[in-house]
Amino acid sequence: MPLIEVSNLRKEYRNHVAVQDVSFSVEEGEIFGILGPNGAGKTTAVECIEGMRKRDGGEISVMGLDPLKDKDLAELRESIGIQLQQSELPPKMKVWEALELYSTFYRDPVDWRELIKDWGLSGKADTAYGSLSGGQQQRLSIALALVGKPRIAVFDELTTALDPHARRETWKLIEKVREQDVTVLLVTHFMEEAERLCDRIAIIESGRVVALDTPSGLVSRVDEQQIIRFKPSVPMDDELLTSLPEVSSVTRSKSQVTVVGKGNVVYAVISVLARNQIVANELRLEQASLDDAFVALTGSKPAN
Ligand SMILES: Nc1ncnc2c1ncn2[C@@H]1O[C@H](COP(=O)(O)OP(=O)(O)OP(=O)(O)O)[C@@H](O)[C@H]1O
Repeated sequence: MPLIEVSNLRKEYRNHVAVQDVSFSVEEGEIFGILGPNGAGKTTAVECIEGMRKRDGGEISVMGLDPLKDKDLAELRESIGIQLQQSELPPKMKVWEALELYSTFYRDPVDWRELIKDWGLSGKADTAYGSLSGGQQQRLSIALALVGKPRIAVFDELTTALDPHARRETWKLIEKVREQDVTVLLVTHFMEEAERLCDRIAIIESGRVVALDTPSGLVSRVDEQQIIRFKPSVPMDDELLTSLPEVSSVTRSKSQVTVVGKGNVVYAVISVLARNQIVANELRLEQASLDDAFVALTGSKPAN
């Protein structure tokens, strides 16, 4: 039986529908990703699952509990570890004080001294939250989410504010959370993060699930597409390429042209360039990636 089951979830704010119709299930032990453009309804959906917001329609079951029922919600709060949002802690609060405070929220908390060791904060117990680096704050945030020995951890944009190095370090920590038999629900903007960490991903757009699959399953939906990148030796009119039936899109970034197409698109593009005496410098052919799947499925550009 799935650990989390969401069917036809709907949530409105005043007269704005944030989540139209979202359904997915999460199996025990998975890292399940929720990916989507800004404002797609990702945070609203997970907040309904956590019981932080009341849904307006559909069904949610988390370990058989319904977050709309007060009695179930109390039990649910013991079993879900929620990462703290940035600036939720007073900047002067020390690391050990935060962990001790969080321990009081749970019936059977883990010994926070262990968490300090496990999450590489041993030398920082007496340091104020506001004096920690971004990466250390994230480690504390994960440690706090684990104080109550949860079966499920929810991380919402955990790495958004981090530089690429700290982001990669945090990925290792998320994998370590899963190794401790905690099921992870991960909301992210980052393709690379989703591809690297998630067993399955739901792509949400405008409050609906537009695709749900493994990362490679999502890529395979678009991999009949071919991507050609090059720098034309002389100024070139895009119309030359967009008029080809094999070409589905032509985009530019500085001097580089990116052509996406199907079938014999490589031959068609090279032939038309040759006929017009244009040399394709720095020519590269690429396989479709999760980024391409995201663009094809949502029509939006992913975050970098
Ligand atoms: N408390 C609120 N009151 C009114 N509208 C809200 C509220 N919270 C979110 N919204 C709106 O609901 C929609 C979905 O927001 P949500 O934060 O769930 O999206 P998201 O996919 O998590 O976005 P992001 O990636 O930017 O965090 C957005 O249009 C947002 O402006």
